[in-house]
Amino acid sequence: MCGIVGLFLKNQALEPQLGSLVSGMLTTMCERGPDSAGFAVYGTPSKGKGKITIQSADADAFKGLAERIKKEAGVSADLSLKSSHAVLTVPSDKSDAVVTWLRANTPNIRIMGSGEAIEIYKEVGYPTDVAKRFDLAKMSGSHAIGHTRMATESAVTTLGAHPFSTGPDQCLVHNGSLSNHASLRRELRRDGIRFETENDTEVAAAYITWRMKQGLNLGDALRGTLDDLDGFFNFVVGTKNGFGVVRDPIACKPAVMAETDDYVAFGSEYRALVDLPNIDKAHVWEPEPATVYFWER
Ligand SMILES: NC(=O)CC[C@H](N)C(=O)O
Repeated sequence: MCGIVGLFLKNQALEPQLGSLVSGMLTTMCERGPDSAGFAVYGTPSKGKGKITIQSADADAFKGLAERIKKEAGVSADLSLKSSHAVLTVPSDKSDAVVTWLRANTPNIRIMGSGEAIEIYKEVGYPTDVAKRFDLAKMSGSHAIGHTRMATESAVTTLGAHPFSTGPDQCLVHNGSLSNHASLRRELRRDGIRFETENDTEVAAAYITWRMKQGLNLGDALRGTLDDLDGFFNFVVGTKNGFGVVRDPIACKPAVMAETDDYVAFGSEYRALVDLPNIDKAHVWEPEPATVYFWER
């Protein structure tokens, strides 16, 4: 199982409703993935600013953190707290330095993702509770991807929840399981890619990041998964201004898409899409096996 939802808005007027629409979609997919849940929301980037989403199980971990970053890393950071997560806003040219500083100096803090637009929240727990805990319904933005997890390949932990973010403003969610992730992980590690978990999906996310770093666009990177990843997969991927979908050639995991002039939506099942505006007039289809779909703004 596992449930995937995704919504990419073409009409900016719908942006204030993004979180409430995606929260409704995620709720329909609870029983497909009751172990844990997560979502990535792409908001409007602020010029010259980078965002780093961090998480800690220790309620005190974020106390005084912005002051420490200023004092020890020499970077001014704003911290906005949301339950077990926080978003640090820093000058975008200092974002990598702050991530490096966090990794070296704050062992009880995990980095969920970073970029100019992305915020990423994920936790163990029932998906409706996870969505409520992080106020998904109140968030706005241009696109969002959510996931409800029933684990197959690694432990049920915060870091094992989806989405996986392995590069700036990138994220990936997955329904399925990969059979060659261990060998591909070794290959990517040799190329300097770092992994946080033993999860198969993290390897797929890192593969996309690796291909895009080599200069491929999102569509071509997704096409690469069809040659280089073995196993079952529906992947939904977000980038700063893009949204992509690919299914493996056997396509045994369910998927449905809908498109109107206002949005493109993905659901593991049609019921995830039923409350979207004007869904009765949407073009609704099942994505083809071994076919890449992607949209960019
Ligand atoms: N049920 C699934 O689709 C699981 C996805 C992935 N293999 C994981 O364990 O996270």
